[in-house]
Amino acid sequence: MRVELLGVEPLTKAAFAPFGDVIEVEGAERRLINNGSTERFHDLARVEAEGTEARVLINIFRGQPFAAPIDITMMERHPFGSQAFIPLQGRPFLVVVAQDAAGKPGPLRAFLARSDQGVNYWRNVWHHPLLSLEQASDFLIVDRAGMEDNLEEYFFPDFICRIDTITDF
Ligand SMILES: NC(=O)N[C@@H](O)C(=O)O
Ligand code: NI
Repeated sequence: MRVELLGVEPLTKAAFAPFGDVIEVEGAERRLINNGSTERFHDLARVEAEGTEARVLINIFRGQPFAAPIDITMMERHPFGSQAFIPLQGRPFLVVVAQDAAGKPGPLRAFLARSDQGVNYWRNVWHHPLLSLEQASDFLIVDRAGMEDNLEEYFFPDFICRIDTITDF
């Protein structure tokens, strides 16, 4: 089995732009509401919910922690909806994504999401299932429900991508 090393980049809107939204206060449009008592950071992510009887779903995922070295052996995507992950306990997490290459994941990219960042994968964007770090962590998930099966998985046939180190940028 071939092992390809995968480096980890800091999560920024610009770097993540081909894959979805970075949910963070930094750089957001800020509106003062509620008679000035509340700041609204406006329109942070594009939520997509397509298909029959489609609706937006909110879940909480409690992810068990991963520690380096982390072997990425598969990727998945959701053809009918976006999927957002917002950390509820202020811990960083790993995000692994890829653009599509003729129906399979292209080259992988890994990002370290800070504790004050969430991500929203757009519909049909290849990503790895939740990769919590340090300890079991809860995430608010904004997902899609509907009649169609919304999960497509791809298991690498003859290689793995290994994340050897997760540096804190
Ligand atoms: N299967 C499921 O609901 N979770 C994955 O989609 C994931 O991205 O973690
Ligand atoms: Ni997913």
